[in-house]
Amino acid sequence: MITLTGLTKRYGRTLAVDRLDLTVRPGVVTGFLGPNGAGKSTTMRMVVGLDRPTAGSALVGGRPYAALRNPLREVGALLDVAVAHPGRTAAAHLQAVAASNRIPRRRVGEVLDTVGLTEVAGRRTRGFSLGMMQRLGIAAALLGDPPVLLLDEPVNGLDPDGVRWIRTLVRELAGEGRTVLISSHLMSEMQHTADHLVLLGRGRLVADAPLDDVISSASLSAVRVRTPDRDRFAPLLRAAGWTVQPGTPEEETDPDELLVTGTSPASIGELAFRHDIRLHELAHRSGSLEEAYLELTGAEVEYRAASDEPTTRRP
Ligand SMILES: Nc1ncnc2c1ncn2[C@@H]1O[C@H](COP(=O)(O)OP(=O)(O)OP(=O)(O)O)[C@@H](O)[C@H]1O
Repeated sequence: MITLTGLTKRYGRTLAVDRLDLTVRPGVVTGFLGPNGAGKSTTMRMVVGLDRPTAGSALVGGRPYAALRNPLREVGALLDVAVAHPGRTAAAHLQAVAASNRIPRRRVGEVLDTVGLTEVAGRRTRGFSLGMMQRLGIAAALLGDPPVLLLDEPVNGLDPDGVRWIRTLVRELAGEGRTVLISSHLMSEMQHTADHLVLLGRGRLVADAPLDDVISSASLSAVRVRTPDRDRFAPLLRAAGWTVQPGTPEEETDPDELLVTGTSPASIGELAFRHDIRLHELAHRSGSLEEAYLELTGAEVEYRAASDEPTTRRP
């Protein structure tokens, strides 16, 4: 369990994390989402003692990181990919981490196996791909068999197989009763991975709820309409008091498509019938996590763009 109470981090004039109250529970995968610069990495770094809170506290299993006797056995973290010395082999890197944390050597073989790196254990990490480095980082996080895991953007740069692998792994780890906090920008991926979501915006908590609740709480459902009479139909739909948009981004190429919110397929069908509009498709479309996320954090993203603050951070 991770418990954050009034957790705050200020870097000069930037309030990176703003009075965060949060409990991350065991047995479920908690997705940690938020726009660039929302404060996800800073929060994770404070949990593992890499950053000191300006105010408030971050506890792992009820204690601050600095008070943990065997930190790696209490919490494992993947925060930075390139931590292994390029001249060391994967096995040597893990052996060094194990030795300095009084973790038995046999764990090295076990975690290499878990992350699928056994065959390349004797290779220097210099030649490792990003995906292999991610796996090695996760192996290091798992070395102490910790009940709490923090993974910052673990699917970054991974191919679809790697993404699927991470998804399966974190679900297994949570299934074993561990606390798993995983940050990502890939909403669609989180929709398949997380049970619970924590959304941050400008360092503040925007949502802390089960995945299904987050999706259904935002007013997302829409009706997809395909009609060759789009230009005639769109004003009629608007005149009826409904919101009309072009199709969803991936479908924008379809010039016949409209997305209508605030009504039902039946009402749209009736309206079309009354005005001699030809319909080629009329379908209810439930919301996605991506849309819920944008709706909940939209204001935060717009604020950043309007204020022209840099959205990049330390290298
Ligand atoms: N070491 C630092 N010094 C100064 N400012 C920092 C530092 N680390 C983070 N920040 C700032 O704190 C804010 C939160 O950054 P953080 O990296 O925690 O966000 P994030 O949600 O992890 O973003 P991303 O998704 O881009 O990784 C940003 O405004 C960032 O510029």
